[in-house]
Amino acid sequence: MDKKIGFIGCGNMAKAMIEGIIASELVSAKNIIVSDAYLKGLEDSREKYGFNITQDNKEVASNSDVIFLAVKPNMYESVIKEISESTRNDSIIVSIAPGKTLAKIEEAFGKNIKVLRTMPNTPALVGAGVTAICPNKNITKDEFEMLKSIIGTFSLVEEIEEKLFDAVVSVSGSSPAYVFMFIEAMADAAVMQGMPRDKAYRFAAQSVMGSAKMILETQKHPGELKDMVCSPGGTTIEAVAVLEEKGFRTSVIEAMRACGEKSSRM
Ligand SMILES: NC(=O)C1=CN([C@@H]2O[C@H](COP(=O)(O)OP(=O)(O)OC[C@H]3O[C@@H](n4cnc5c(N)ncnc54)[C@H](O)[C@@H]3O)[C@@H](O)[C@H]2O)C=CC1
Ligand SMILES: O=C(O)[C@@H]1CCC=N1
Repeated sequence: MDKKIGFIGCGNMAKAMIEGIIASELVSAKNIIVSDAYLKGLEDSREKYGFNITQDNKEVASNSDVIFLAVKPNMYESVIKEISESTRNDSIIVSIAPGKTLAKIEEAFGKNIKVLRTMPNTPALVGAGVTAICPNKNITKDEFEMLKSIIGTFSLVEEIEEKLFDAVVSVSGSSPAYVFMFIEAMADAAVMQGMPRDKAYRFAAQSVMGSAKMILETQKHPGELKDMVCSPGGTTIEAVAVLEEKGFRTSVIEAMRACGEKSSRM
């Protein structure tokens, strides 16, 4: 594809997405331009990925067909103000921030603009992310397909209604953090039982990945898959009983409700 892709902000999420885009060869590094306030990090990333860099966000805006806003949510307003005039009417803004609705972004630009609201996650770094997307009314069918192909280089792409975005933040945008905590806790427990740390991470992570794959590939209910592991009078049901007693499910549900509520306030 000969589209020019721009990223404003070159942090964790931008690098995860760029990695997938470049690896897929859908867009070459020479057609990607990235800006960041922190020069050393930007130069290190150019070294690694070979894309163009600038410290001028307006340069990214005026030279890109698709512009990813990859700064923290609290920077959105000031960055949009900064680039609004330099952004062409036919360019597409891709938002990746929680809480920033299509209406808020359109209003911040103060002009008729094409916007795609998305919520990606960091597993994009290994090509295994999932990204929710929702276009505003100015994006054409062809543009929507083009955007899906770009985002598809680093993740599954799921179109959803905008009102579900806070739920998406809690179930996929933020959820890798809780999964990492779960893996870390399982590894700690294995270490406590004598297993070397590196092996413990491998066993825990592979088990989480395999279990996730079983859900996606068998499409069986998670409860049925759990029951397949729990032998009568066996070891697993002992662990399950302790998790229930300690409020494992309630903790997850309450954590995700806090996450979604925070997203709605941002
Ligand atoms: N990290 C994650 O797991 C996910 C993050 N997001 C969203 O992605 C966005 C970026 O998050 P991260 O990559 O995690 O943050 P980050 O802090 O790693 O990256 C932000 C980058 O923006 C740069 N920056 C700050 N002010 C700037 C300015 N005025 N102009 C240009 N660059 C500037 C910073 O130097 C930094 O490199 C946020 O809106 C976040 O909510 C969305 C989904 C997942
Ligand atoms: O913690 C955050 O605000 C961002 C949004 C989703 C994941 N990280």
